[in-house]
Amino acid sequence: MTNFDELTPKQIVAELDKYIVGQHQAKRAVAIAIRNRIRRQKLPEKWQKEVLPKNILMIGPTGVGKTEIARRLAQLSGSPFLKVEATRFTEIGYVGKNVESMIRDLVEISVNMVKKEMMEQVREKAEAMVEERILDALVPESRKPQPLGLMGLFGMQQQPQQSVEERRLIRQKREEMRQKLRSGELENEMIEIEIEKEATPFMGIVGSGELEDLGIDLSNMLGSLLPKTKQKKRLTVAEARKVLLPIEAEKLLDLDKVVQEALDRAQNRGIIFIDELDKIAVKSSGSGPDVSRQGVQRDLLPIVEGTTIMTKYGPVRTDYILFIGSGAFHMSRPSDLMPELQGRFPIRVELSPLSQKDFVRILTEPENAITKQYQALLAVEGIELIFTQDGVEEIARIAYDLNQRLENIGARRLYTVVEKVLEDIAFEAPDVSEKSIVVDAKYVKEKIGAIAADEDLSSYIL
Ligand SMILES: Nc1ncnc2c1ncn2[C@@H]1O[C@H](COP(=O)(O)OP(=O)(O)OP(=O)(O)O)[C@@H](O)[C@H]1O
Repeated sequence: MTNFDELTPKQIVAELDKYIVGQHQAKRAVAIAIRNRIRRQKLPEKWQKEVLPKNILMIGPTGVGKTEIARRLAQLSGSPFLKVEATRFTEIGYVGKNVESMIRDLVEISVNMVKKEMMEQVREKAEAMVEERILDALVPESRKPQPLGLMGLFGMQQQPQQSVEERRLIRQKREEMRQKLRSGELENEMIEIEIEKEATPFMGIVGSGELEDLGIDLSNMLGSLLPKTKQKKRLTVAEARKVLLPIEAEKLLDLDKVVQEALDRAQNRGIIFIDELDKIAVKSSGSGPDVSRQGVQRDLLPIVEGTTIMTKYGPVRTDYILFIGSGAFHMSRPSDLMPELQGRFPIRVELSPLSQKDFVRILTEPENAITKQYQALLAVEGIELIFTQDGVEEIARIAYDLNQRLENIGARRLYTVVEKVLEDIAFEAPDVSEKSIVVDAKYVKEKIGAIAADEDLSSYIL
């Protein structure tokens, strides 16, 4: 992939077009916002302080691509991404999740992301270490008697004293085993391995969430003090490989470097998607839930303005994190938000409801389109799944119609409809003799026409 920082807004939109149908205005807005963030980071310090971060407010009904645009953008830019619901938070000082926890969650996501990448970089080395550990289990080299392994099978007995000759034999056996291991002959062989487990006995007793909200990480503090326990496990070679790989890879990581990179990435590239912002946008009536929603807005303000939050990995500045607020704003308006908060979400984009034509495109065009997903799944069984144009149109028509009659859940409706249309095929696939199955309008009607027509039934099934 080209370096994301060099992609122009136009190129970013073109990338997003591969996955999301329509919603051009929203794609443009996020592309500009990301580009501006990169521009702002390159400014002299004096200017960096003057240029305010420009967060986005996405306004539109449910299931039309708001989250999907943000998520794809994050993927494209290698950004840690977090989706939260504004309604889940309570004011700081009250029981519940407070707003600052979103920054800690973002950092956690960032740490996992960086860890995964770095583990991938040391994969080859880790695989070699795993091979040694499996060989240790298959052909123990030490004098410690090993009850399991394939020693017995190969007629080898362990003696209290190993002669030079015996050691040579063991080495030879080990190399023979290595070859067999590499050729995949031993994948189902049972072996016993020892796995180190960190002891964290206090978790679950103490409410770790609340402590973490204070930036205190008990499990980390205790984890390093408590002895590591070892657990023996009997597994097949194939299973052992899966279990041991992350353990060995993690041993090769420089954890300080992981944390440094993760903090940097969360601070400079992080994207936080705050859904249901409309639900906390209320002009205060001066009592009850309204006051609490206003409290959440007040807590949110410094975070989107730029502040420092303590996390268990260290302090995190929120200045460059991109916040994308989202909501339908049916019952409230963006102007119902606190004025200061309105000012922090200056880029407003409206996403349009999806038409029946959009549904046809969503079913077929994106790189990960639902029809393509099913085709790939059935190809595994050697079956070619063919959707005719009228088949796709019929699915779109039914989904669109259901949205009008029941509740409008946008493109999400397509998933349930397609799932039901293909249920029988998915079930019978392994047993059918024909190698290609055609899904046309007739087939779609046959499968779900009756359900779709029955209001009561479809509200449960589709
Ligand atoms: N315009 C679109 N193009 C392609 N797929 C779409 C589009 N809109 C929605 N989808 C698909 O529908 C699903 C739901 O969309 P998404 O999560 O973006 O909803 P949303 O607009 O964020 O709604 P909510 O506010 O309820 O979360 C996703 O799986 C997404 O892939």
